[in-house]
Amino acid sequence: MRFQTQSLRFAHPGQPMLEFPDINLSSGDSLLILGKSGSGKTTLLNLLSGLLKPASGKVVLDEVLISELDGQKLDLFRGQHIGIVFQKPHLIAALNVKQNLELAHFFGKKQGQNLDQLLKDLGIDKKAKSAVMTLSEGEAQRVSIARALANSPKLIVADEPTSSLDDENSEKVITLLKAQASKIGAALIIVTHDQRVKAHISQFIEVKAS
Ligand SMILES: Nc1ncnc2c1ncn2[C@@H]1O[C@H](COP(=O)(O)OP(=O)(O)OP(=O)(O)O)[C@@H](O)[C@H]1O
Repeated sequence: MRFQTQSLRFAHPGQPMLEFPDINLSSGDSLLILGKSGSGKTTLLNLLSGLLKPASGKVVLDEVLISELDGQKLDLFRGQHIGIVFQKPHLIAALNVKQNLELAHFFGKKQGQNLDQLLKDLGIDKKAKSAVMTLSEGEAQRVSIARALANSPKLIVADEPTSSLDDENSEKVITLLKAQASKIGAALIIVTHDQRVKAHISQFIEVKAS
């Protein structure tokens, strides 16, 4: 697996042009994206996962130019190969824990990981049939990680995944993310301000507003 970006630039409407350092990762690599508030870290994650199109530059995952995919092709590619963990879990309240993960399989049109094993690995197997509203914040974040991993993606991107968690849960979440990324041979990219996360991953890039 090879994930690369080249000379990415992007401007939000009416905002100055943001320019991003290049990324070059292989299977099992982990990378932090650091930078001040407003520097463009979330924007970069959105470019990496194809949620935004760059003004110029390229995003390439195993020879597929993500930055040039559109519509259904892009949705399917993302569903199959990119796992996204947001700051807040964004689970579907009408579905239980396991059904939330089954939805990822459905959208990825792919068999993916065994969900019972995945829930076990993340320590939430006892909650498989629970309504998501009854989960603690740490549990909900672990479910959102399980959802991101359900299709064994090649790339996992996480935006401040530990910012609302206490030390114990933060430790759990970062350890699980690293262990799971390594188990499925994915590259892991995390945007964070969190010192507790920085202690686990040494490779980083810094985003700076020009
Ligand atoms: N939809 C938008 N429309 C216009 N400007 C935007 C939009 N989204 C972000 N911006 C601006 O783009 C810049 C980069 O925002 P971004 O959210 O990527 O920064 P960030 O580094 O993730 O910040 P934080 O650490 O505070 O989350 C900021 O100046 C922000 O105000």
